[in-house]
Amino acid sequence: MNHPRQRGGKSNRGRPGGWQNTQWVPCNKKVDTSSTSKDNSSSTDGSPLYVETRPEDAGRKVSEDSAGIEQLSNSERHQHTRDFNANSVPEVHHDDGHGHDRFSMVDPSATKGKGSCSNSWDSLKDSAGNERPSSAKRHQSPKAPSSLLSDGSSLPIDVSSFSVHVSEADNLYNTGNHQNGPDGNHQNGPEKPENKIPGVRLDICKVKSAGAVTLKPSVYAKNREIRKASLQKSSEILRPGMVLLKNHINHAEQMKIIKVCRDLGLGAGGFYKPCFGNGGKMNLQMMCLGMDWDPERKVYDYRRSVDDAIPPSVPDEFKQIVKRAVTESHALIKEKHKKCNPADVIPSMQPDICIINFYSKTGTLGLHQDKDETEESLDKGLPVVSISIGDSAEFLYGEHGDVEGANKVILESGDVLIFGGKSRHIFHGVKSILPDTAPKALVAEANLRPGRLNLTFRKY
Ligand SMILES: O=C(O)CCC(=O)C(=O)O
Ligand SMILES: [Fe+2]
Repeated sequence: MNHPRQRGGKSNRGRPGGWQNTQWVPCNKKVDTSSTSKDNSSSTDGSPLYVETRPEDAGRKVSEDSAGIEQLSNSERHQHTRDFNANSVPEVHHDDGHGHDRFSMVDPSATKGKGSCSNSWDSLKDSAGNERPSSAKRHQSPKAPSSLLSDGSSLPIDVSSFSVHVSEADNLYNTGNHQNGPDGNHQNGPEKPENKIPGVRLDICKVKSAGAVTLKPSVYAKNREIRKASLQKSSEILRPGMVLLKNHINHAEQMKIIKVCRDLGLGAGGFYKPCFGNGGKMNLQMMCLGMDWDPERKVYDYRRSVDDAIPPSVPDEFKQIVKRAVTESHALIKEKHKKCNPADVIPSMQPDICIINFYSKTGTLGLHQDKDETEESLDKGLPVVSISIGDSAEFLYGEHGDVEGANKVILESGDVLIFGGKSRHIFHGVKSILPDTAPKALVAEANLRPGRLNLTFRKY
């Protein structure tokens, strides 16, 4: 890979159409923030889903609809396994062994030797029986832009105290000279006008239009809802290395997270609809912090290949929330398994990357594994910490990539799911978004669009 987050670039590339019953949504391989093929120009409530931030086009509405922004037949995330049609037998495709692919099969050896705590659960099984590829095969160092990351640690955009500093220049245009070739590969060459990305980003909050009357919950109802959520705080060990913290993020924190994600999502490196190398679109909008995860190449990089934007850094406040969540998971593990060292079950982790997904009401994400972080991170079982905000999701997880055999849990607004250690390579995905399930107070106060915001923090 040419970058940090290698998602096993070989596993799917060159195999479009290789999966049966797969229909691909054509994708032009450029940042697709608009889904302009649809002629609906607003969401069901009439507000534009995207804001046009390119100065000369200010105010232009960009079309989208509930199916449109998340339209996908079978994304690459789905193609390995995973068809959420319960009547069909899901296909399971093995990685070629070199893959570091979030969507490839369980790599059982990754879970070996983790932790000293024995317990009654089964660890992930060696379903594929493959040897893990050597580090050299799996990783090449990403090239950080030297001007910005001279010491390899500082990140280009400082987001502190939840105030977001998005570059004034807001590089809505592709300023680099990367171009996508017809096969989706990147080619160097002079910038061409058609390579410029549209200055359009998904706004996860609805823009209030003048004169619009919206029904808001009373202060009393709002406070009651917030209080109820705080009283419903609980935690559960779902399997070894996998902990669910219910209602862990309070209303005020969720508001802040929405604000930060909204602001970042509208700026350079903001939300876009990703495509895979084979032309399939993912059924969500995505942006990355710290480093970019490129679904086409299945790798992490310091720049986004679609538009050369530099991902904003992970805000410190987000890191603090992650730290607190891991600490709470340790307390829970200690309480349930007194003889365990909790850090053996879920190692502590300081995140330096984050993938932010926004699912519309029809958004989904096929079963996959997160396997594109460094070998060191994966081998240590450093956890993925996932925060859910907005509408609830039917979240599937299991040892194997089959939907029928997967477990289901509902992730609600404010929940934090942690999977590391023996569960680091768990298959997981979002089966559906449950409409109108977001807390009323949150929707009213943030003007949050219908759908679900998800942040997954990792250590690269
Ligand atoms: O939305 C979620 O809950 C899961 C997201 C995820 O698995 C990913 O981005 O890799
Ligand atoms: Fe994932």
